[in-house]
Amino acid sequence: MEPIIELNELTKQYGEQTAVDRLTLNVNRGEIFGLLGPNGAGKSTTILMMLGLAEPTSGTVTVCGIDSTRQPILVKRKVGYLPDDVGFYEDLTGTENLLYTARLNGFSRQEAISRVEYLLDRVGLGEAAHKKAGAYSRGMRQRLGLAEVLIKQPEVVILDEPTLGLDPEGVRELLQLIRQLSRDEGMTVLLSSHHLHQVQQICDRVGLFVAGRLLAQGDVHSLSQQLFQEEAIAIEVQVNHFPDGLLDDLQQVDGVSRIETHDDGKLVIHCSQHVTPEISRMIVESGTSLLHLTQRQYGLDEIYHRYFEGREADEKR
Ligand SMILES: Nc1ncnc2c1ncn2[C@@H]1O[C@H](COP(=O)(O)OP(=O)(O)OP(=O)(O)O)[C@@H](O)[C@H]1O
Repeated sequence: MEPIIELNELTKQYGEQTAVDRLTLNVNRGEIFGLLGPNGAGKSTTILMMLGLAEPTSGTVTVCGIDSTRQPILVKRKVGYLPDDVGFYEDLTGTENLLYTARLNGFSRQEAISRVEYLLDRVGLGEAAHKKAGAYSRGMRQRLGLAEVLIKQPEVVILDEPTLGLDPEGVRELLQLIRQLSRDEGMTVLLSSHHLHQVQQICDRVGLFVAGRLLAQGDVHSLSQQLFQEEAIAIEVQVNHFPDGLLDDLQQVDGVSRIETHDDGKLVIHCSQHVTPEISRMIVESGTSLLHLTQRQYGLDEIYHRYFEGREADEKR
């Protein structure tokens, strides 16, 4: 795999405050990477450093092999950036706005016209192309923003909270569009979000970002392993009664880390690996009836809850 964004010990301090703390991260060519974290985690600051718009206090950042800090103009040619609030000329139509950008990017009038028409169609704004941008809904503005970013055929697209303010249907459509565009055009996408469910839908990999630090990165499965380690899996069991010694025996099974017991005969067995067959055999052989058994693996939901919601709740106290 070829890394296209490389961050090495990247740090940004604002006075006493460390907004980004020794961040080391690679994003590979063609992948969709989600930077996930609550407000203030340092996502925007990281993005600004990737674009060469903020200078790191220490560490390095390269995009497409170019040092963003030293050669911000070169980086901007390769990278398309959609900020969380895109500005357009409100009195100009969608087409006119994009034509303007295309001309700025050096396209001839004829090239600009055909590229703009293609892109507006691609993002589903074909019919609204001649409406003024000021009359666009939030979702339409985001689509127009995406089309604008794509004009210069960037190798990397960076989207800061692209779904902010969209309704659920708008979110779903925009995410599908991003995925489709990335797949069709072979684009690398880095998007930031504090909405776990959204990121989960389209990202190949996710980095969990809290208070300027990267807690973990990977696909959902590897994240849950990294963060839960000993307790990646929970087996819920309902038995009719607890025979003597059963709990001790279960506790001895390789991979079981902790068992919760409930008065109604329910057990929650936390384990690091799949031990369901062994657990069920042991219960049956102990002489009690196994009434119910479910196994679940922690997903990003639990990760999110444990690392973000818990933290936000703590901060509110
Ligand atoms: N220009 C600045 N001057 C001083 N502090 C800043 C500046 N920009 C960001 N910060 C601080 O750095 C921290 C990280 O902010 P950042 O905007 O990168 O977080 P974020 O994860 O993008 O959050 P959000 O989702 O709210 O945009 C915050 O505590 C913020 O207050």
